[in-house]
Order: sequence, then structure tokens, then C-alpha cells
Amino acid sequence: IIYHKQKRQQKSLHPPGPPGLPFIGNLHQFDTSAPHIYLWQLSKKYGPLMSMKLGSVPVLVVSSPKMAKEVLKTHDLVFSSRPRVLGQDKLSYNRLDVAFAPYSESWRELRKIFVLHLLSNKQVQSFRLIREEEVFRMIRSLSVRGEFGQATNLSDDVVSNEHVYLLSGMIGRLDKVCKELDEFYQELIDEHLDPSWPKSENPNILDLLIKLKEEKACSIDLNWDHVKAILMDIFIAGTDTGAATIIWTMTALMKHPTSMKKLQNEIRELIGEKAQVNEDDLPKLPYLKAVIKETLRLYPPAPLLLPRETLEKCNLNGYTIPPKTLVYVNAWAIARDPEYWENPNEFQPERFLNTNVDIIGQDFQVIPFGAGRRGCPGISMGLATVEIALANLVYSFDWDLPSGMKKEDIDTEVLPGLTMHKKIPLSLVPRNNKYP
Ligand code: HEM
Repeated sequence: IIYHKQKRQQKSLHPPGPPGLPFIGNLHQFDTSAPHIYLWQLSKKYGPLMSMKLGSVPVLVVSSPKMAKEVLKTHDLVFSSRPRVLGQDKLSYNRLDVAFAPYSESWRELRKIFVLHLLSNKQVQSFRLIREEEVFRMIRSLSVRGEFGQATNLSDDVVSNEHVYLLSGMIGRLDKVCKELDEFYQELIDEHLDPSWPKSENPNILDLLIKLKEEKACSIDLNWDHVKAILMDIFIAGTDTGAATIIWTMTALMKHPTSMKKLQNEIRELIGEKAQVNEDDLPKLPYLKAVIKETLRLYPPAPLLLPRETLEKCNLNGYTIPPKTLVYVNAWAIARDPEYWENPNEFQPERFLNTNVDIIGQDFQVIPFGAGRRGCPGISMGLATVEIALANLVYSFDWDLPSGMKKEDIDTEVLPGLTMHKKIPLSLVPRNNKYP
């Protein structure tokens, strides 16, 4: 009797959750096609802190702004490691990167490199011309197709890097993909090491990494695998998320023509007869920023952030969370919490016009970039890229759906994967090209 009583008391120390089977826990129930929606539905029954088990691994699912703040701010350090995942191990050269690395001295040092050297505001500004050039190239290529009235599959233009494209839904082809990526990184490195490589006044990210390596400027011995692992972070964490944001924003705008028109008016009134929107124009486009924030609220590209792992035992809201617990913060569910958001499922960019609530990780009701010491270090770079691309897409064309399709037909189903991509690509016809 005492044993059973103790067992019951022990159990009640963990947050509630769905019952699982011996050995496999809740593995058989886990819907991997849209886990954020599945976990959100479960959290309505079990609450904002929910326990599960994947095999023998304890899992904690966090589904409210208040609990997210506890995890990502109050107990930030305890929740700041990442779990080991086979595919990610391979992609990250055995976790030598930043995004998938466990909490460690090496992670701290590399993250410092990201924040201070690669993605500082000054550095992000220095990449401005590259961003503009790439966006204008995309608009030119869309114009050619627009002249022939072709529907264009926007994902192909936005996700221009073939390697990044390969990464969505690729687990079966992992070895092949890793080998191809490695060859690609090696080619880039060789190119940059070639003495005839032009030295620019504005070194790019790889130039900076090579310089840091050669100067032995950090406390860990930076080797080529570190450099390649960081390149991987930039390709996956950096480009894929931005591309998804652009597609989801266009999806939301096509479903809401009034918002599209309002945005086009804002941009066209400001830009006048100029051929394109430049980065200098962006601070004068408040509705554009509101549209992007509202899209990131409703369609966060990483709906469960990147999974965390606890470093040690911790007490959370009266519950005991064991060490090495896998932690999912459901940013998707959190940003639709009716206690914090009026009409949470409606696309209403205006809600971000007169408010101090922002998406950068201080306000826990909307955390598309995560928060705390493992929060995204690429917010400025990500937003700069998304803003310039969208401003030009919306400025340069009017957009039609392929003939016979209505706005109600645009679906929001998602593909399984690290980043939330649209299952059915968004096909649109660019019209009334303004680009000369
Ligand atoms: C719209 C664009 C982007 C979105 C929505 C996004 C979102 C995220 C999210 C949700 C996380 C996990 C945060 C957490 O666990 O709390 C993350 C981490 C990360 N992001 Fe981003 N990101 C974007 C752009 C970028 C860019 C442009 C870069 C770099 C070029 C970048 C590099 C990283 C890295 C290195 C991490 C791992 C940080 C760590 O574990 O310490 N991201 N991002």
C-alpha cells in the first residue's frame, strides 16, 4: 500500500498528459504530419504543461504564453540544451554548429561569433546590396513569366538554393544529401581560399569565418568542420525560414485581398515612379511590418521552435521536470491563445499597428523566433530579407490566382519537416509588371 501511495504521489509530480504504452510511451499516437496542431489539441485537454513519453524519453510540451515565459526566461539556463537527433547529427558534423549543439563551451563561443561577427546589425547592413541584388533578380525573372501570363510556382523562386530545397522531407536520402552538402561547402571554401578570389570591402559570412579561423580569434580551435556546420546553420536555419515566411505572407495576402490592396497602396504611394523598393524605404512602411508580424504569428516557420533539452532536474509551476527531458514549446498554439488574442485565428495585421507587442522574443504571446539564450540570433537578418523581398513582390506586380481558382481554395496544409512549408505550392500569376 505504501509503495502504491508513493508511486501515486510521484506521478502527480509530473504535469498531466495522455496515457502511453509500456516501452513506446506515446510514440504510436504522435501525429508527425502536423505535430503542432496535434499537440495543441491535446493541450486543450491536459493543460499548458503536458507530459508525454517518446519511447523512454520524457517529453514536456509547453502551450501557453505564461508557461513559455517560465521556460524561456525564468528557467532559461536549465532549458537551454538541445536533444540529440540522428539526422541533425549528420547534418551538423556531429553537432559542431550552433542550432543543434548541446549546451557547451563550444556552443557558447560559436554563438558569440554569430551574434558579434556574422549577424550584428552592422554586418546585416553590410549585406544590403547583396539582398537587393538577389531580390531584383527574382523580380526580373518573374516579370518575364508574367509577360506570358504564366502561373508561377512562387516557392521555386523564393527557395532558389537547390540544396535547401532538398532538405525538406529528406530523411531517407540523408547520407546522399549530407555528401552533396559537404561537397558544396568545400567548393565554397576552396573558392574563397583561392588567391585570385576578389577581396571585397564588405566581406561575406564565409570570408569572416575564414578570417576568424586563420587568426585563431576564438577560445576554441575552429576547424573546417566547424565552418561547414555554421554554413549548414545559415542554409537551414537562415534561408529556409525566411523563404517559408515569404510564401506564408503571400498566401495570407491572397486570402485577404483588402490587406493586399492596403499594403500595395502603402508601398506604391511611398515609392511613386521609382523602379523598385530599396532598403532605405523600409522604415517608412509600417503596414508591411504589421503584415509580416501577423503572418509570423499565424504561421511561424518553426511552429515548435527547435526542441530543447533540460540540463538538470527543475521545478516548474509545482511540477518536477527530470533532466534530459525533451521540450517542445508550441509557438503556433501560443500565438493563437484566446486569452491573449482577440479573434486569434483571423488574419488582422492592424492588431500590430498600435501596440508595443513585438515578435522578437520579449512578449511571450508571440515568439516565432523563440526567446532567451537559445533564441534566434538571426532576427535582424531574417526580417531584413523578408521585408525587402515582400515589398518588391507586392510593389512590382498585381497578383492573380490561376484561372478558375478562388481565394477560398487556397489551402494552408503543411508538409512535415523542421520548417513549416506549404504542402501544396502557392501558384500565382504576376500581372501589371511595374519593373522596367
Ligand atoms: C524569418 C526568419 C527566421 C525565423 C522565423 C527563425 C526562427 C528561429 C527559431 C524559432 C529558432 C529556435 C529558437 C529557440 O529555440 O528558442 C531559431 C534558432 C536559430 N536561428 Fe533562426 N530564424 C530565422 C532566421 C534566421 C537567420 C537569417 C539565421 C542566420 C543567418 C538564423 C540562425 C539561427 C540559429 C543559428 C539558431 C540556433 C540558435 C541556438 O541554438 O543558439 N535564423 N530561429
